[in-house]
Amino acid sequence: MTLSIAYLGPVGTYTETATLAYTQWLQETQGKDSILCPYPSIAQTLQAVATQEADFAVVPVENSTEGSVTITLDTLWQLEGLQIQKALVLPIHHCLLATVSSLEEIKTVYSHPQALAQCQKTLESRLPTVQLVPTASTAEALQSLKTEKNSGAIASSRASQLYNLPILISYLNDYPDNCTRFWVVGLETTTEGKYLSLGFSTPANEPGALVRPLAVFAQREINLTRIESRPTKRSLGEYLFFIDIEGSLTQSPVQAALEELPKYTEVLKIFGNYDVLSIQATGNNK
Ligand SMILES: O=C(O)C(=O)C[C@]1(C(=O)O)C=C[C@@H](O)C=C1
Repeated sequence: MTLSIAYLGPVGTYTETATLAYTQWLQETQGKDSILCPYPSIAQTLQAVATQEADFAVVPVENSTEGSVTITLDTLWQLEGLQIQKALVLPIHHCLLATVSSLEEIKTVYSHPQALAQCQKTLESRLPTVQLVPTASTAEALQSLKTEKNSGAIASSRASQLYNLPILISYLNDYPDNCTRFWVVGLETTTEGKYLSLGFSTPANEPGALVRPLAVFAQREINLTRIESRPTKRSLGEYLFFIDIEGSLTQSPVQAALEELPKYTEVLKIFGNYDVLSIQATGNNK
């Protein structure tokens, strides 16, 4: 059976690079074939899995420079039954693609808001007067860039090859170790792996409301690797908390912590137990 994998398209996005690495891993370790299915938004890729239109979705979660990809967290919370199967870490190396020959000719730069933010300082110093235009992905504007005068786009060197667009600046990110973590999401419950992700709301906005659920892990020496808050969208000042811990559902301290946690949470969602696959930055992966 060929697996279908939803990702943020069109071809040439960083998510596609991460997805290709995952399909290669699936082929090498499990002998499974897969096809890639591009979607216009992150929310739609996750919905495709929830409605069983696709077997898996690959979605960006967090960038080392810019932090969380909030639409991923919000959609994961809203949809039922989604489970993280694996995390992928991809080095992100942005380039400025343009058909013009000098920086002075560029008036507009297109890219995904995450990419624009990851290059903010460099853009301010090298292209201080350009208009920055957000797009749905780093590859969205590339087809029209060929005919549009005075424009550039921030995308990968792989995208430059795919769309046959010259690279005007080959290194644009503000920080050299810029990388993005992606999650592979499916419907199968995952109970093994080095990391466990979960989300919860608290029953009341009162002293200790967050400390109590966190103490459940601290008391058992379970390490927390990340915490993120998002608005519940019900009222101002009310939050959901997303946490990642180091631990597997097969370990008894983790099982005991998860048994105790509902005492201190309102809604609790376990998003899955998974390992991390680090993707090497090769010429094509950049
Ligand atoms: O637009 C793309 O190329 C994407 O794959 C999305 C995305 C993101 O949302 O974080 C992925 C990796 C980079 O951080 C920049 C953009």
